Amino acid sequence: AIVEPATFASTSFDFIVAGGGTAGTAVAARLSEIGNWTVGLIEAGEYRPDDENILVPQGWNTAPTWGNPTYDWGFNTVPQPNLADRSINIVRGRVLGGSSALNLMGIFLAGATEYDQLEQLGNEGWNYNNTLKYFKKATNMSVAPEYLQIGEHATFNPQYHGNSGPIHASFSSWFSEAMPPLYNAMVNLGFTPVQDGGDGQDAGDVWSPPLSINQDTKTRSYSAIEYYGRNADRPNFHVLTGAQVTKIELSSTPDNNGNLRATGVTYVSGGQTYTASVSKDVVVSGGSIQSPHMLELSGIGNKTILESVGIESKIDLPAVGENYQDHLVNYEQFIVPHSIETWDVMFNPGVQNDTVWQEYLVNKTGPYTSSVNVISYQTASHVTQNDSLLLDWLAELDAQFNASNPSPGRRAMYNIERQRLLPSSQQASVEVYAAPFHAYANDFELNTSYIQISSVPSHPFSRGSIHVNSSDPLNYPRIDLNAWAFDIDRHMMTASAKYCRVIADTDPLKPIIQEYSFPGPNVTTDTEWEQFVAENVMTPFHPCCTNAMLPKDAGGVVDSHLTVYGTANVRVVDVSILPLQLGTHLMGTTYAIAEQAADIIKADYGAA
Ligand SMILES: Cc1cc2nc3c(=O)[nH]c(=O)nc-3n(C[C@H](O)[C@H](O)[C@H](O)COP(=O)(O)OP(=O)(O)OC[C@H]3O[C@@H](n4cnc5c(N)ncnc54)[C@H](O)[C@@H]3O)c2cc1C
Repeated sequence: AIVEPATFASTSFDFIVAGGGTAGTAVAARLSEIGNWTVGLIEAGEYRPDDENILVPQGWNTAPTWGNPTYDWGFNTVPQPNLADRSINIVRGRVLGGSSALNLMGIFLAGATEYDQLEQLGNEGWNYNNTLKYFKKATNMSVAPEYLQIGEHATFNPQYHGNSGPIHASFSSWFSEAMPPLYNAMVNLGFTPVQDGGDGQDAGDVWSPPLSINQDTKTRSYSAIEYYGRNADRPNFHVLTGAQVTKIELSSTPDNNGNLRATGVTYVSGGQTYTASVSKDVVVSGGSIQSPHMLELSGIGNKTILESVGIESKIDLPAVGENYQDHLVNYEQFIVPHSIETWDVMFNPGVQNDTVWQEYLVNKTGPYTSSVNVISYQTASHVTQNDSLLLDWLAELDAQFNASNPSPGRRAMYNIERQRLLPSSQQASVEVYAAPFHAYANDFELNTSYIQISSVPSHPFSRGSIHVNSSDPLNYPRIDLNAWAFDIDRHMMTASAKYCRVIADTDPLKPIIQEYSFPGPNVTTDTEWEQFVAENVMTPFHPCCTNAMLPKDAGGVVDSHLTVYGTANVRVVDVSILPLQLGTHLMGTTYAIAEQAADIIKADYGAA
């Protein structure tokens, strides 16, 4: 049940999970399956199970939640010199359920090799077979109505999806007529339409992805309602909302193994500070921005950085908050004939929006049931169409990388990422996805239909950092993406941006493109494209890797049981534990991590 802050503080917990997001709510719910374990979950935001702004898929008409402090932390990076000095906005869920409450709902895994590479980096048990097993445990995939299953649209192979997990998955119940021409243009460019893009294959396919949507209600299925809501009556599962964790309390002396023990968690609620005690583990699940921040506020991190802001260092672990990676996405916007209905109707106030909203309320059909429609992955060689240029870029990359004096751990990750770029590689280096609506609010005109084609270089080489900015725990950390520190990331972005224009110029899409809206037709040369991407790329909100799971001497923060080095019982469970960015959207993997973590913890305490 949801409890008051003082009641929570007076409870003796076996486990406290700090951060009730996508992973945190899931792992807490699984731990509470053990009836004699008392489990506490602390979330800064509120529980909003009936909130339409969260529940209604509504394309990407995400304005009600994004940028709204009721739902979104609203982080920004420090100005990025290579991105025209812009601060890049980072949307992050601040409600029970975290980012799963306001994301775009695509739910799938990356190619199988990406998960096997986690194991190759020294993380026993973290491979594709287990990730697929736990993804299936988390999900419950249902068949789309037959009228939606046109060709490979809205089809799947049950082998790769769960059928009884808590998170419902299915498909958009509405496709814009603008999407099939786009899909078929990509097929004409050499993409293979596949029954199920989540089949573990890597590059070369195009498909309509599953969404975390409940096909019966046409509403969002997400961590809070499925993992907490359904289990709210468990007497041993205590949830505190509206409370921000400010510190993990650590023993002052090490145990026999030289590790410090977490004894409790301090949090602030309603301006008051409380501490709750824990006998087994503290599980940190604040997401990739705030999990390293919580560790640093507790004295776990780079001693020099902590002391520079007046935080007492307890465990000198310089890898905390390093290795920060995120995708960058380039959006291109095109005008199509207004006779084609697109999500833009939802942005037209008055009759058009009222009509489609009524359609949703009464029939549960139309654009309000919809989210991302077309996703595809391609090799670097396909997107650049120029292998000798690719080899030049690789030579430049090697020189820059070697000059950066990399550690052996960093080099091991580099070698994995580098081989994806080779002309002979069959692995994905670029994602292209598309949606039927405008991409740039400033350029949007009423009563106009748009499509956007977006590209994402899937494995950035640059590494940023997220560190504590002050000893005040309520201050936001300093977030530096360090975008395009390696030129290859700029090259790949520019090449993939140019490739989106190639798609727009290919039949059968070409005849319905009425205008290159943004960028306009004046952007054609490499220099113009470089300037366009520097001035316009954003992130699709996939921050990761800031508490990497790796051997300690390879730059790890947690071991393969997700225990923070130097502690006996502090674990991290969220996407910050990935060492390498994945070529996918991260929600499916996040649920798999939470499910796998719960089984690891249960086994470690003999409760499996
Ligand atoms: C706008 C958006 C769109 C996206 N679209 C997709 C998509 O379509 N498909 C996909 O696969 N992925 C998508 N993603 C990515 C995916 O949602 C995230 O990678 C994933 O949900 C991250 O889960 P997490 O558990 O690591 O963090 P989160 O879900 O962000 O959870 C962290 C939680 O911790 C809480 N918290 C943090 N600090 C504290 C503290 N000190 N005290 C108490 N609570 C705290 C936060 O409020 C939050 O609830 C999107 C993300 C965003 C933001």
